[in-house]
Amino acid sequence: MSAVEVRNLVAAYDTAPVLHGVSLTVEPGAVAAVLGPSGSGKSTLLRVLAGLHRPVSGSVTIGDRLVDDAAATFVPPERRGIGLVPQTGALFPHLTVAGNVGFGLRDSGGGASRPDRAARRQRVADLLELTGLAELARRMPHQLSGGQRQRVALARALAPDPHLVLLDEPFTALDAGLRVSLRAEVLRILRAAGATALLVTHDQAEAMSMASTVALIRDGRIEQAGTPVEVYAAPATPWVGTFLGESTLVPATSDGSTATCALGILRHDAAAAGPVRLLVRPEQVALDGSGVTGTVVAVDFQGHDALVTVQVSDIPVRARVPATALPAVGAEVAVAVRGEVRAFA
Ligand SMILES: Nc1ncnc2c1ncn2[C@@H]1O[C@H](COP(=O)(O)OP(=O)(O)OP(=O)(O)O)[C@@H](O)[C@H]1O
Repeated sequence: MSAVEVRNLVAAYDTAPVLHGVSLTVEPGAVAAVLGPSGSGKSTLLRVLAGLHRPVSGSVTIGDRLVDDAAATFVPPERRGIGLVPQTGALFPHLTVAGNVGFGLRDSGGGASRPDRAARRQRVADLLELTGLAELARRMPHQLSGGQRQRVALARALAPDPHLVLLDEPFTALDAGLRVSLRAEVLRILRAAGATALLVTHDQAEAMSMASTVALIRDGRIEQAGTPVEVYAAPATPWVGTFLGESTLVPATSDGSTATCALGILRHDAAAAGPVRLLVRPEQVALDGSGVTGTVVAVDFQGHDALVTVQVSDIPVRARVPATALPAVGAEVAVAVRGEVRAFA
């Protein structure tokens, strides 16, 4: 049994369709991510799961319970056993940290039945411990840092032991360094709590580093779902390939297992013959040996390495090179593609 099963979900605002038949499953105890650009329908999907927006058709099952079938069955948000971690925490400003964490235990809120006072206290204490907030239990939300607020929001979401935790761009309001460290911390907490979670984000690093399954959504459709390695290494469509990470799509003519293009004759993974597009990743491009000649047009220094753009014929191809071996803009370099590339017919 999946923890979450979304089937053929169609959702709209007024008459404008936003989700066009989205299907998705999340296994118990897994962290899954829905990753897509702004306006692709992520928040709408989350709102349907949470029971805040009714779909036009399709169904949502959480745990073993059908919670929405777009017809007679509709379980209201507070009875779905869902814990929500919103973008900015949205803590109750008049409650302490402990008060916020215990809030859902006062309602019939989550998956668990209403615990008694002592059990409630113990649950709050356990969660404060788990999230490293025990020392801050009596603080008010305005006395916390952004990262601390998000941890309180997570502890509050986990308190009623929900069937599913929904994380809605939970790190967006934080600075880059904190985002990275909090990602690892949130993952640790979710695992320790044995929670099933769905993360909605436009940040690919966040999705790829936290989730065991990533579903890529574009214009209200899931283009591909798979492990982070699968979707990066074997993108199902050119859009997935170019949306994830850096890449160049190079037009080529295939004879079956190799294809001829401006970068030479490249090995590829499709059986197709005829016109194809090859997805070339910067880490596959070497500038230190033989190959076709190109001109360096840009060097994007990134500290440990750099992304170098080389113009070969009319194709700007990018190479990731160590920061110790940077070519100058305007230099002529030899460009070689190593290994097999992804091909799209
Ligand atoms: N309340 C609303 N009324 C009408 N249209 C809406 C409403 N909310 C969202 N939309 C539209 O639905 C589409 C999907 O929006 P949604 O917020 O689900 O995307 P998103 O992927 O979450 O975007 P973002 O990452 O920017 O939050 C967009 O075209 C948006 O303009």
